[in-house]
Amino acid sequence: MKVRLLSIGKDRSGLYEPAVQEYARRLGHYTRFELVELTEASGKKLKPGDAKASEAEAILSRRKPQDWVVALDERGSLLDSVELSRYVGKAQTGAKDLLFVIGGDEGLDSSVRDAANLTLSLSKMTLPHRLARVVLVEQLYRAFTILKGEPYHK
Ligand SMILES: C[S@@+](CC[C@H](N)C(=O)[O-])C[C@H]1O[C@@H](n2cnc3c(N)ncnc32)[C@H](O)[C@@H]1O
Repeated sequence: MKVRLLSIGKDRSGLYEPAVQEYARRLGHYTRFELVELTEASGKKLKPGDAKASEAEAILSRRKPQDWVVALDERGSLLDSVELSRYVGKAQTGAKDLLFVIGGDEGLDSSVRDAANLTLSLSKMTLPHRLARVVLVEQLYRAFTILKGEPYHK
């Protein structure tokens, strides 16, 4: 099974990236995990709607037939950690790959949400997308430890 995290924009802050890299390293013990950063179209002087549409095109072109697409959005479904681990486990037993998608400053285009198998909220609050990456990779790491019955999740 492969898990990919596709996100819009690079993290040059130095604040969140070390944590993302640490959880990515830990996730590597359980699954093939890949982080993919796509260039923000909003930096290309497009109108917000056009930028989101252009980002959506880049995102959806990366989708593979065996992927379950999970769009991260504050308006999505709220799962607890055990529920997320069950979703990951279902993908694993169904020989599916998981493609998680985090939007940029303007959020995700509705076409990405429409194409998603699941729209997942990490909270009802709006998070900076770089912080959303950290929360998601930690929860994915937690999900795999739950599936393995390891003591990390309490
Ligand atoms: C700064 S937010 C964009 C907010 C934008 N106003 C919107 O309506 O989506 C950037 C990205 O971070 C992710 N994100 C932020 N808060 C989130 C949350 N509470 N749950 C899930 N994803 C979130 C989403 O993928 C979002 O597209």
